Amino acid sequence: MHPITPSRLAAMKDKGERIAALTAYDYTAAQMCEAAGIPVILVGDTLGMVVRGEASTLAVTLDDVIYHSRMVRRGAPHALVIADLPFMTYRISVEDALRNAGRLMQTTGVGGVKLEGGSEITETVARLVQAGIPVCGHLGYTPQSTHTLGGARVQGRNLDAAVQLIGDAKALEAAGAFAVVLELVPTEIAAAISRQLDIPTIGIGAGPDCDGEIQVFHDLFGLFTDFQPRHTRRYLNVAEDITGAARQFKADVADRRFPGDEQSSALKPELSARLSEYLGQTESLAVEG
Ligand SMILES: Nc1nc(=O)c2c([nH]1)NC[C@@H]1CN(c3ccc(C(=O)N[C@@H](CCC(=O)O)C(=O)O)cc3)CN21
Ligand SMILES: CC(C)C(=O)C(=O)O
Repeated sequence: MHPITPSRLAAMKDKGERIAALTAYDYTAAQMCEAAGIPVILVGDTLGMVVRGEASTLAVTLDDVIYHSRMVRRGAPHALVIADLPFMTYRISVEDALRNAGRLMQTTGVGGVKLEGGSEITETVARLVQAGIPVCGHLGYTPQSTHTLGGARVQGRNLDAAVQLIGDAKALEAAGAFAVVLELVPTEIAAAISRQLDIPTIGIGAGPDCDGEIQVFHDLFGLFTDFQPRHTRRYLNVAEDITGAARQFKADVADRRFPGDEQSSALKPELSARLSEYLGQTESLAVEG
């Protein structure tokens, strides 16, 4: 059972099969995604925010993504696992991007990398693809540029910006990208891009007309509760459930309901009696001594 490939995603788009993608940052989360049949898993640099509690994705390093990608690949041997190239690991030079993406592919077993940006990085995208590294693009709100974009806001809200987005998407496709994430993009623009490209678009806050949809695992299942992006939907409230269960555990420990006999191992009655006798002697000696 070989893993899902980028060409498989293209075939899904051709057949009109929508692509559900989730982020995952560790082995058990990856296992759950795989068991659910999620075909695409992203080791996103959002791990800086939802796993570590940082204010942005910028502090995540290549070594961090490698560390998490290995866990995710182990938990999801069949999905197409894509890993984010972190902030500044592909912008200094094409050579630096090749070296970094090459190390990521070589040390983790992921099936591709994701880069944020449009026409300004298409040379890099083309060179990565030529080197055998499948590349997913990422347009619209690109969190690694949060400081220049002025925070998480919808992009492409005037005609120039809309035309630029469509041009960037086409340029990424021409450079050999196998898919493109559209984040915080108005529905009509995402729909036009999805129609005009042969490669699949994966939306997040980009309306219902993309070829697929990606969501952050911790948002979808109510694990991350610092803020709730408008583009997400809570399918579960896991943080609430776990907090309640932890409170119950604390009370059980306090009131001696945990651990019980099932979580413990006792001696055979005969040995137990002999031990009691021995302890009775040594403990009375200790008291007398
Ligand atoms: N947990 C998480 N989910 C994401 O989807 C995500 C991240 N983090 N970090 C990187 C970017 C940032 N993104 C965001 C962040 C916030 C909104 C958003 O809708 N914010 C609300 C305000 C939320 C609040 O402060 O309560 C808004 O209405 O603008 C959207 C996209 C998308 N990405
Ligand atoms: C929000 C998704 C698309 C992402 O880029 C990430 O998780 O880092």
